[in-house]
Amino acid sequence: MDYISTRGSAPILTFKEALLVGLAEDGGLYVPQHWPKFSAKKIRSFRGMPYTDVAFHIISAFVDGEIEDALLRKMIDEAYATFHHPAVVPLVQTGADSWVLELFHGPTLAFKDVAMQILAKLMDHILTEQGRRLTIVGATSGDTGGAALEAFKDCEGIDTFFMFPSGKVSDVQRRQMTTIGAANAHAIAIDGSFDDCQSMVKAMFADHGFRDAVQLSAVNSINWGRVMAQTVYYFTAAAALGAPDRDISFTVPTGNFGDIFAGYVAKQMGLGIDRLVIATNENDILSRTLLSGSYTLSEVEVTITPSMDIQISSNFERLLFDAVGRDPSVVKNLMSDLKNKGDYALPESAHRFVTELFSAGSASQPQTLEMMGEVYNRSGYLADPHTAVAMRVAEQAVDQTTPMVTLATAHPAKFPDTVYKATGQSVSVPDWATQRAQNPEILSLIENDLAAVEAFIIDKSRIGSGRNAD
Ligand SMILES: Cc1ncc(COP(=O)(O)O)c(C=O)c1O
Ligand SMILES: N[C@@H](CCOP(=O)(O)O)C(=O)O
Repeated sequence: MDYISTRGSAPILTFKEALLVGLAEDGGLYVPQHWPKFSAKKIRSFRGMPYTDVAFHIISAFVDGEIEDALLRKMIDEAYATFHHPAVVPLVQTGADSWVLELFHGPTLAFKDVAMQILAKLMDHILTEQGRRLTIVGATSGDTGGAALEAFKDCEGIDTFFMFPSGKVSDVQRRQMTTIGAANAHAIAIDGSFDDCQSMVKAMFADHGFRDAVQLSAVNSINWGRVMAQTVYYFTAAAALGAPDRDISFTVPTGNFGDIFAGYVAKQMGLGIDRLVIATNENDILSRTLLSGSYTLSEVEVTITPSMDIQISSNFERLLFDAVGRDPSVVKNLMSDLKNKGDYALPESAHRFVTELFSAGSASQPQTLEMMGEVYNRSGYLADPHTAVAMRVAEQAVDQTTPMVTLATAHPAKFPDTVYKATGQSVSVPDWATQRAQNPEILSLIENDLAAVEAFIIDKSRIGSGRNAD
């Protein structure tokens, strides 16, 4: 299968190439040239099937023969053996028509592990096969960084750098990035917001000298491999609840739009999804966009759900591409409006396209705390604040006819202070999760300046500095 850029002027790539580049050289995001389609019979066969088998069916539809089946199966089995639940992503019933899909049983206790564990194996394999090395640079508002530094820590040919907004992630999140103790893992605290970090990653791709000097790659959800792997759990959850014989709705706590976009992909592949509900905190740019048809940036507000404190939702560009009939010139113009004016207006037909499937709602911080308390008092369930944002929005979106699945994206132990405030309950990191209490924290504090961060990466990366590189 070929992969094309949403902005139309980057080379068309194979699966392996798209995975290694991360971001297209025209600034766009790679998507498959067409969506693979699954029959109702195939989706029905997923009922009761182990997670890894479903993952194989879905991932191999995108790999399209570029990796031998037996090897791909082995990588998938190994990736999900790191999860601490036999179902990998268990579904928990929380009401008559409501379920929570727990995506946080991986090594760093967030849904990012689901994609990052397999992505690291795929990238490591492709690089070894090609005798190449590369440097991953990423931006994190808290969870992606820990999951990536953990997943790639044993990859001989990869150095990984993650920037996070200094002082704006939880202690557990920060420690997951700073105590890895691997020579190839680098945590960088930036005096700025997540959006500043993400913009620097994109600017590094546009700086061709730097990109080539370090062999730059990305594993944020701008990398197609992330979205692909996140598509799997929409299928497993829906099949467990009766798909394809009834439709299911999902509510997703949303920031960079990667997780919910994976639901859109599942729908394009044939899964019966009724609504995809975007849940946001005070940084409600996506809710406003759905309502008004205009994507308008505002200041980022720091909240108790730091992983969603985002204004520039990268993957919305992938949806936009489909919404404008896959015309890359329209996407290019809208993205340049966003960069130059801080907003863009969705064409009317694109707005209609988006609202036909997606709804949106937001929960304020007091509402989120209230929801956490209510859920705990009702059922003894401890939800992390991001999950609680979505549970609150889901409550308003659920109807009597369609089961509603809320994605639980982080373990409550990642946000113990907020959990305590909302429920009076102490929650600690489970023994099996990545904990390195004995390791000292290693991080570099760098100013919010592209040249300064690039200089740091050149110096520390094996390729950029010329140390141990081929
Ligand atoms: C716990 C948690 N929930 C939700 C989100 C938002 O997911 P996405 O960025 O894919 O929209 C994130 C960050 O990505 C997160 O870490
Ligand atoms: N909330 C994320 C932000 C980055 O999202 P990604 O899915 O694009 O990597 C985080 O926790 O870092």
